[in-house]
Amino acid sequence: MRVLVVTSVSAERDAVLRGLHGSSRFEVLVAGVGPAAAAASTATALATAKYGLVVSAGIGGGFPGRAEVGSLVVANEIVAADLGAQTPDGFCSLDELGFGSTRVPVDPRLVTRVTGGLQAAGLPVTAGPVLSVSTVTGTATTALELTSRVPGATAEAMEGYGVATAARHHGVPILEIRAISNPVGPRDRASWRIKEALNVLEAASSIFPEVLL
Ligand SMILES: O=C(O)c1cccc(C(=O)CC[C@H]2O[C@@H](n3cnc4c(=O)[nH]cnc43)[C@H](O)[C@@H]2O)c1
Repeated sequence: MRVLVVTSVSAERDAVLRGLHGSSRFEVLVAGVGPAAAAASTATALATAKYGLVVSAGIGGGFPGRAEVGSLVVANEIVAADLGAQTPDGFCSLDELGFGSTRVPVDPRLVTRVTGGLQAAGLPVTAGPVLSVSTVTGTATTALELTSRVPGATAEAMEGYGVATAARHHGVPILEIRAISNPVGPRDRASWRIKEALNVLEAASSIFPEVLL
C-alpha cells in the first residue's frame, strides 16, 4: 500500500520526510495553507496515483486542557467547525442547514493503532476531534465558542477537512495528526513553538511505516 501525506508548508514536509528516513511507500505533498488548497492538491494527487491512505499532517493549535504544546493529537473526527451560517440565535452548521456534513469520522481501529504506536514510542498523544477552520482562532471567546460547538474539541488546524473531503470523494481512508505548536486562544504568534512542534512531527513520522503500512 502507498500512503499520501499532505502538509501545508515545506517545513512540515521536511519534518515528515526526516522522520520517514526515505521509506519508499510514502509520498509527501506540500498543498498550501487552508482547506481549499488542501482539497485541490489532495484531489489532484489522488487522481494521478493510487493510494491506500491519506494523512493530513502538520502543526496545529491545542485546546487548553486537552492538548498541550509539544504533544500530538490524532483526530478521531475531522470537523469543519466554521462551515455554516451565523444567525441571530448563534452559529448554524452546514448539517443543521441541510446541506451535507461537516464531520468526517476516522476509522477507530486506525486511531487506536496510531495512538498506541505513538505512546509506545514515548510520545505524548491525545485522540479527539480536530477542527478545521479558515481563520486561526485569536480570542478566548472564539475558543470557547468552538468548544461549545464541538464538545471535546482537542486541536485546530486549517487543512484536515479539505484533505478529508478529497479523500472521501476518492474512497480513500483518512487520518489527521497534528503536533501542537500553540494553544488555541488569544493570539500571541511570537510564542508559537514551531521548531519544537516540527521536531515532534518528525518523531511521530518515524513510526508511520510501522503503524500505517
Ligand atoms: O514559520 C515557520 O517556520 C513555520 C513552519 C511550519 C509551519 C508554519 C505555519 O504557520 C503553518 C501554518 C499551518 O499551521 C496550522 N496551525 C498551527 N497552529 C494553528 C492554530 O492555532 N489554528 C489553526 N491552524 C494552525 C495550520 O494548519 C496552518 O496550515 C510556519
